[in-house]
Amino acid sequence: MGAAQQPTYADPAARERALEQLRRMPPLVFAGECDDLRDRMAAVARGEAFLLQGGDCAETFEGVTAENVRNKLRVLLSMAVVLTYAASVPVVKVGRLAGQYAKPRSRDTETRDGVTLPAYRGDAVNGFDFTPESRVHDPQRLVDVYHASSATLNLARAFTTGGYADLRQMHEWNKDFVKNSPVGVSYEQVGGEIDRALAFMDAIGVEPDAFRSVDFYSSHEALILEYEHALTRVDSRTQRSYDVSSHFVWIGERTRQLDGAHVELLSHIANPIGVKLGPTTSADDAIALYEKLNPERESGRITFITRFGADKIRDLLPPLVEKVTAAGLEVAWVCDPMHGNTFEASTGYKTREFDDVIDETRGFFEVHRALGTWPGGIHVELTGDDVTECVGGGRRVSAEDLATRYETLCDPRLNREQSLELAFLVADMLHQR
Ligand SMILES: O=C[C@H](O)[C@H](O)COP(=O)(O)O
Ligand SMILES: C=C(OP(=O)(O)O)C(=O)O
Repeated sequence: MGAAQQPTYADPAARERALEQLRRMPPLVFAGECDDLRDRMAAVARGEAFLLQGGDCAETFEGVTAENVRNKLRVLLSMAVVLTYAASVPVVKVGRLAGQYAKPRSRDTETRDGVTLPAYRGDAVNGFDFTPESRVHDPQRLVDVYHASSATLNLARAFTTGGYADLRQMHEWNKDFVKNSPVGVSYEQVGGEIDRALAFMDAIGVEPDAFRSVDFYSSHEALILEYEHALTRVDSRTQRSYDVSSHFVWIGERTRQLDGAHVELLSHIANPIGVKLGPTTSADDAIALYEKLNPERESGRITFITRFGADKIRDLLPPLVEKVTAAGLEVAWVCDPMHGNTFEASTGYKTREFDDVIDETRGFFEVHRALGTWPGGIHVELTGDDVTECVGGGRRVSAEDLATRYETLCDPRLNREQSLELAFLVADMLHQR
């Protein structure tokens, strides 16, 4: 089988020029960092840590601004603090960030008012504007992805190690909205308790620098094979190949065919990798994917990200987990409560119901509790801004409200408040274990 969901370029010479530029670029991440994350994912698989993976559905070149990157980090850091503190579990923080520019689509084309054009496939491939020029697949965009990812990652590294992520700053991160929102009040309470804990540690002489920075990793769907391949390098320390476009990459539900090109490419890299598993996945499929992608059975290498939908998870997840576990395969089980719960609202917007997101997450915890396995994490499409893309949540965003601030170019994301609500609910689920 060939490669699904790939761009088609009219000019092979332009494509080759872009790939040649990419092959000469320095790595965006270092192989040793990928190894560190693999070790952390091994801890997740063993039930000793929890993964928080989140960010935009589709990053955009226009979105590479200090404010936008900071807002996304802020919400992820806030969620991580809530999870760590309320559930007393180490949280591995991974952004859908610095590379999430390509989207698989259900259809190749889009029709508006009788005009049909190629579908938008993410800024890595074409433009969102509905014009023939914008929708052309342009290989030079792959080089733009590299630069946009580099700028984003640089800023993310600066924010997470340069003082912004200092635990003592956690009140600052959300001070603009805590007073007006119920989840903000809960957040301030956690902040107060952490302040007291920090003051106590200061008093007994614990090294305060430990709270100044956090470990943060990047991830995206490895969709465009030529891009990922051009950024795959042999590590001089170990002689193993790493995809140096990101610390963690995943294979999507639409491209996880066992004999497909995505599985083949990712079977040759040493990064920790994820595979999205939708409702049609059989346990045999999952086991075969594991064997192909991790024949050496390296710890921390494979994360299965299930995205069944709230109405299916309680039926479909148990046989999968049971058989994979019985086969002796160690994986990190992660719940994506977004992609199985998308529908069109009465107002025409593609949306998700917050209660469905919570229900799928709850189902995930229930199944793992019943089987005695570890619910290893969540994978969420979210933004640090106060958008109105998913209905429900504490402020009860309605179908009519969606028009107020609907900014995603592809799938609907949780806004800042909904994301924090999710974090509190998940912390509670973890705590109950
Ligand atoms: O994010 C996931 C997919 O790219 C998205 O759900 C596809 O959406 P479509 O069905 O509108 O093409
Ligand atoms: C396309 C995505 O998900 P899935 O492959 O699970 O549909 C995604 O996470 O952006």
